[in-house]
Amino acid sequence: MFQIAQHASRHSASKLGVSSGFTFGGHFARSFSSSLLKDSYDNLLVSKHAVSEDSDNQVAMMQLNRPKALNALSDAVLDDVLHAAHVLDKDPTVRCLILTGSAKAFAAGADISEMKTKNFEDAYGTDMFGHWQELSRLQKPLLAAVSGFCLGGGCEVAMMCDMILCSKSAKFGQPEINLGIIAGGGGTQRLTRAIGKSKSMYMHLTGEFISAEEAYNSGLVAKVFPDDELMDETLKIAKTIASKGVLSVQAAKEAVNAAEELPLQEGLRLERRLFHSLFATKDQKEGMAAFLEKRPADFS
Ligand SMILES: C/C=C/C(=O)SCCNC(=O)CCNC(=O)[C@H](O)C(C)(C)COP(=O)(O)OP(=O)(O)OC[C@H]1O[C@@H](n2cnc3c(N)ncnc32)[C@H](O)[C@@H]1OP(=O)(O)O
Repeated sequence: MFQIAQHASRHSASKLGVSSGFTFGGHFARSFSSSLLKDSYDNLLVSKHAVSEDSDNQVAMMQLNRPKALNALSDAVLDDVLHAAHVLDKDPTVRCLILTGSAKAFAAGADISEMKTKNFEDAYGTDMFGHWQELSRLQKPLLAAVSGFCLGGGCEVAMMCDMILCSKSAKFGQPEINLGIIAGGGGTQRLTRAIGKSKSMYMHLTGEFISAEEAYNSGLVAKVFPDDELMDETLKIAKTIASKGVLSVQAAKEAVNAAEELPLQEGLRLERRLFHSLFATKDQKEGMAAFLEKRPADFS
């Protein structure tokens, strides 16, 4: 299931260099636009998958690859994820991104060995983990494919994605309370919006995990698949999204994500303005013509 390289298209063979001079140490508003994918990352496997035989459009897959520590999210892991995500988000051939882990763990949280010796000055003074939020600000859709443990910062990173798909073995939790801390990557806010106050409070205060089934019933995940089907099904969903109009996908993502932040009237206004703006696109003409001519749409 997790032999992702097997799915890789002809595109993944192209080796791309990385521009020099970049460091990724934890600050907002860095420019990644001129950067290219690295040939390889220490903690991440990146592959690209053609949407169809006759299309140049691709889905990009990022697989966390720190198996000895159950993909614990060290600074180096996050630097790799954010670097690759920013580059892929700017790549015009990439239409949808997937973030996944291993069969045993999506990610078991922030790296406890790195945090252990930090003091208040280190944490507050550097706005520790503030830069993780960049993952929630990509323009293209980002799907989390979760198997096994999805805990603490792992659960928070999954919730930064636009939707979570998981296998039956997935376990979600915010166990930071067991370490004498609380969630710091968005868990108290995003989990509460996703599953409601009472269940979120239960998870944050007891540190107990919930199963894939509970996560699905609570609205945290969009779909649950048998373990050996998760990656194929996730790719199918990503390819479906990748075959839609790029601007309408971007607008839908922006509008839905705004629902978590805006008061209703402002959200409705934003949705309407985005809806209006799509009437300036070729894809609106093509989509409606294709419907009326009873043929599949060919989005640009
Ligand atoms: C803002 C965000 C804050 C946070 O995220 S705080 C962290 C929240 N997460 C947690 O508290 C979960 C910590 N991990 C665990 O509780 C357990 O692991 C599991 C239940 C996930 C799995 O248990 P088992 O199957 O028995 O595996 P194992 O032997 O505990 O782990 C294998 C190796 O992985 C390392 N590891 C696991 N999670 C982390 C982590 N979060 N940070 C650093 N290392 C981790 C272990 O230490 C060990 O390593 P070795 O083989 O060298 O002993």
